This record gives sequence, structure tokens and C-alpha cells, in this order.
Amino acid sequence: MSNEQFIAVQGGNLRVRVDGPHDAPALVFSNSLGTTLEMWDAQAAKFSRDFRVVRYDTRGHGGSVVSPGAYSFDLLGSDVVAILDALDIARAHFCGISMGGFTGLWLGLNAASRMHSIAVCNSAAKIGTAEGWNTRSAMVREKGVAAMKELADSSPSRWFTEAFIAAQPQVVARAQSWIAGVDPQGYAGCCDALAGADVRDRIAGMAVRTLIVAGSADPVTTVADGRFMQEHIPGATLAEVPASHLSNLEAPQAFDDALGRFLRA
Ligand SMILES: O=C(O)CCC(=O)CC(=O)O
Repeated sequence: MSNEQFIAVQGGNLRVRVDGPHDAPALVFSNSLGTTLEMWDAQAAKFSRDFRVVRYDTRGHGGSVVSPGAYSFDLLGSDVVAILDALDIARAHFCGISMGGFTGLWLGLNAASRMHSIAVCNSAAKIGTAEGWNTRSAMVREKGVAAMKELADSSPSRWFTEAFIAAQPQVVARAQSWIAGVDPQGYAGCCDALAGADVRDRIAGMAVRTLIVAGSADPVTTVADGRFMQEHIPGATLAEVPASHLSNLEAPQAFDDALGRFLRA
């Protein structure tokens, strides 16, 4: 059974898709910057056998429609809580990649009572630099859709290994189509959130079972970033998968095995 709906959050509505048995434990997937809930198609097909899989387009992305502005992780994290409330889910497992992984850190620090477990994938306690994100958001606001086309052209080298780009051009082209279609205002608002995001001195306070997934060839959020989180989050485990930044797309089997082992443990 599949079900797509819009859920009201502060300033608009998020596009949410739910798959799997209604009475199964909930598992929420959160996308990376410049992608949509479709990035989780393979994981949703697999994990919806045993979980009520909830996916959503992060505000400013895909079919979600929210007012523009400078977003924050207080907002992005509260969106997840609003989705859980609307779906009457008391507690959920959570899996987010990159920006979505940082949303997971926010949930672990601010909404732990709503979480069974959190998988923080290809992410970091601080992603990039404030200067880099501010430059990118200014460029996107100035150039609009032309900037999204430029980002679509340049993103494969940050998202995938050269070998994967050569071997799986259709997967790469699909990911490029997501970022090309993202609303520039929404993308810029999320860059603003990333610019202000740094929980390096707080993650020791995470009180939720945590898995860190790192891509061995990820140039954006590195294995060292993953190790830092694993060393500072109490009880966290680290799984390294043979992939670059969008590891669930590049190495789905290794990604799903790591996530599945963690969820079953
Ligand atoms: O992927 C993310 O959510 C943040 C990092 C990023 O945007 C990678 C990139 O395209 O530069």
C-alpha cells in the first residue's frame, strides 16, 4: 500500500509519502540538500516490508510548499516532529543523509523522546563552512533557476565516485534532475540552515541509539567526520560503505545491510 499526502508545518505543507504496514514500527527517511524523497525509492521498497516507512521532501525541496526565507535546523527538525504528530506516531526510527543526517542530530538532541534510533549518514556535526554555504545561498538567490542548472551540472563529482558516474549514468542523471528541479529559494533557505549548523560541542549529549554511516570516498562529509561523531556520541557505531556522498544510491546493498543490521539489533 502506498500513500502520498501533504502535512501542515510552520509556513506551509510538506509532501509526505508513507509505505508499509500501518501497525509496523515507523522508520522516517530524510533527504539530502538538492534531492527529494525519491532518493529513498530503493530503501522504501525494501524496508517497507517490516516498517511503516515515512519519507518527506525537506522544506524548500520537491513537492513541499513552504514560505521562503532563511531556514534553521530548529525548523527542519520541528518539521519531522510535526509529521510524527500528524501521523499519530509516538516514536520512530530515523535515517537521514547529509542535511537529513544533521536533522537526525537535531532530533537526538532536541526530541529524543520521539526517537527509537537515529542513523546519521554521510553527514557531520558541522558540514562545510558558514562562508561556503553563505556564498552558495547568495549565488542561488541571485541567479535563480540558472543556478540550479549549474549545481545540477557540478553535483555528480561531489555526490558520486568517477567509477560510479561512468557505470551508472542513469542513476546520476536522475539525481541531477532532482536538484535541477529544486526551488532556488528553498535550496538557498537550506544552505542558510547549514551555514548556522554546528553541534560538535553538543553531540556528547545525544541520548538515542545512533548509527553513523560514512562513505569511504565521500569528499563532502568524510570518514573523519563520521569517526568524530562516533567517538563523541555515547554508544554510537560506525559503518563505512564503499561510496561517495550519496551512499544509499551508490552502494545500496552495503547501505541497506548496515541500516538493516542496526535496526534489527
Ligand atoms: O548533501 C547535503 O545535504 C549537503 C552537502 C551538499 O550539498 C553537497 C554538495 O552538493 O555540495
